[in-house]
Amino acid sequence: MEGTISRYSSSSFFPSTFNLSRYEKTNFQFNSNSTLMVDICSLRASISVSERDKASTFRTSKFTKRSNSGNPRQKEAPNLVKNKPMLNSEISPHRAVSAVRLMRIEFGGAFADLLNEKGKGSGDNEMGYVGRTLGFRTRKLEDRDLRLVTDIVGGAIRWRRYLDHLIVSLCDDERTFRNMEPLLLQILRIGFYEIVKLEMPPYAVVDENVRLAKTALRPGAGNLVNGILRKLVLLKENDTLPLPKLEGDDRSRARALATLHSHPVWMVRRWVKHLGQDEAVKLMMWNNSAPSFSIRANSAKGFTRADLVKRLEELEVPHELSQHLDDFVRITTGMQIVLQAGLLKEGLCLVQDESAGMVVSIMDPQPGENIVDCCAAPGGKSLFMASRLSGKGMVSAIDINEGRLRILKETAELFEVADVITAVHSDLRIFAEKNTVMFDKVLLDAPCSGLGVLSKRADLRWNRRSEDMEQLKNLQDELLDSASTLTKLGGILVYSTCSIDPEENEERVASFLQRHPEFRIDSVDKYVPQAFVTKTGFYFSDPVKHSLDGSFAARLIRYT
Ligand SMILES: C[S@@+](CC[C@H](N)C(=O)[O-])C[C@H]1O[C@@H](n2cnc3c(N)ncnc32)[C@H](O)[C@@H]1O
Repeated sequence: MEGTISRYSSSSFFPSTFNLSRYEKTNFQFNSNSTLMVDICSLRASISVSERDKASTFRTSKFTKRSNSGNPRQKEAPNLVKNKPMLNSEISPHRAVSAVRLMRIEFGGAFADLLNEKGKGSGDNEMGYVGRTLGFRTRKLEDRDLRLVTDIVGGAIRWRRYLDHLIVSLCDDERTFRNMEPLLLQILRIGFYEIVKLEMPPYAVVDENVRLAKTALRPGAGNLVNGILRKLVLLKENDTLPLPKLEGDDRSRARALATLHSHPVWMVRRWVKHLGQDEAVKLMMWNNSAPSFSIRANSAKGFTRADLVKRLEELEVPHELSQHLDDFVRITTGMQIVLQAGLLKEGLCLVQDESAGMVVSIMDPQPGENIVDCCAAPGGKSLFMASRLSGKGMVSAIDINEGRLRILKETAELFEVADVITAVHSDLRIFAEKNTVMFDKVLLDAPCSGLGVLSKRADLRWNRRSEDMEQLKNLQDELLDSASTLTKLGGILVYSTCSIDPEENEERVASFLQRHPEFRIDSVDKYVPQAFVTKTGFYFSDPVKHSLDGSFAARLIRYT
């Protein structure tokens, strides 16, 4: 089955699953305490060329222009040996790499999750970026450096608003901040984060970041970093950091909360309205905390949770059995070890949040059923559903994004469920218009804001705008209408998101039921623990309450 391709400039897509075999193949890695690399695989291709090009031009186009009064090459030339930047053993590698990654994320559009790479040939790739951006290489990253990079990059992104508030407060005037070279700002963010949030020895942090700014930019940049960081150290020691007070009208309070907890003001206002201030603060604290991960044992390959537990014990990775799902295990540290052991590469298990696993429980796939996953890529839920079919039945996995769908197909092979998955490249709306087959069960895991997965997607909060919500709601309505036409009489339609926003969740379902009286709600209480069932019979995982990603699902039955 092949669908028609139609370009739709929609949407984000933040599934709570990803296939690490792909990451390993492409040399992406992540650490136990990293930010989540949800869905990074499919994005690899899209950044690899354009973002690399941009990264390589940072140095010339962005900040060296100022530092070399016209000719950036003049600064690079002395450091180049046969076109290879010279090794600088005095700069700490984790700071140099963190600064470059932060530049790539902010200007290259690369995701923080994607950037936790060691690169081909033990770090050459990463050093390529460093060399092109800073004009020198550092020694190769060791595992400890890599962990620090992950902490610093994730933290500097999460805490950006908070850090920038402090930086601007300590600059002589706002213009200094506004006109700051991008690399200089990243170096300051790193220094501020290390001192304020990681509580590293402050004078070492000052010295190291000053050296980085002097070497990568110019002596004056080093002096500026020195002056500002030293002011910060004093204020921190005296416990007098210039932070905003929670006072004034709603707008001022929202702005203060947004700075103190480092989120966009529009999100704070939205959450204070929906949840109240205390819950909104708890949510932001959750979003700023280090995420934990769940791993699903791939029973389709005969690998059980008991087998997974045995391997984790051998690897000495601390873990807990999921309280909610038979195939799942939770780990807070040690993901790097799991990766290095090759469990994901071999298709024995995959990283999948339990909140996503429970959406599959609500689908309740049974052998012999004809199921369609309307927005399927990169395939976490399709793969899990397929593994429940015992080789009988079919999951038709539709997605508009060809690259993501390719990953789904490859993973289905690796996970030995390809015989019960058919990948369909299509816009769901076009597929539904042409389709003549009715399905027993239909899953619409809709493109959404991803507001439930901000703890794992460090950069997402800064990339979302309040205007996106309107567009997403319209798309969700259209996709729901299309999905409904695929559902046979007596069949099941499950609508799910990884959002915690009622406008993308309950309100979309209410609006759908008004347009489609042929459907009614079928409570999820038979499929998931009571703690996740809302008064209306929907599924909701609350990040703060359940310590999982936020997600929502409604199970609807077609009865006429
Ligand atoms: C939340 S993600 C799906 C995650 C997936 N269910 C999983 O568990 O891995 C949403 C997906 O919707 C796809 N999508 C967006 N608009 C679409 C459309 N009009 N038709 C089909 N797929 C679409 C995106 O490409 C993205 O892969």
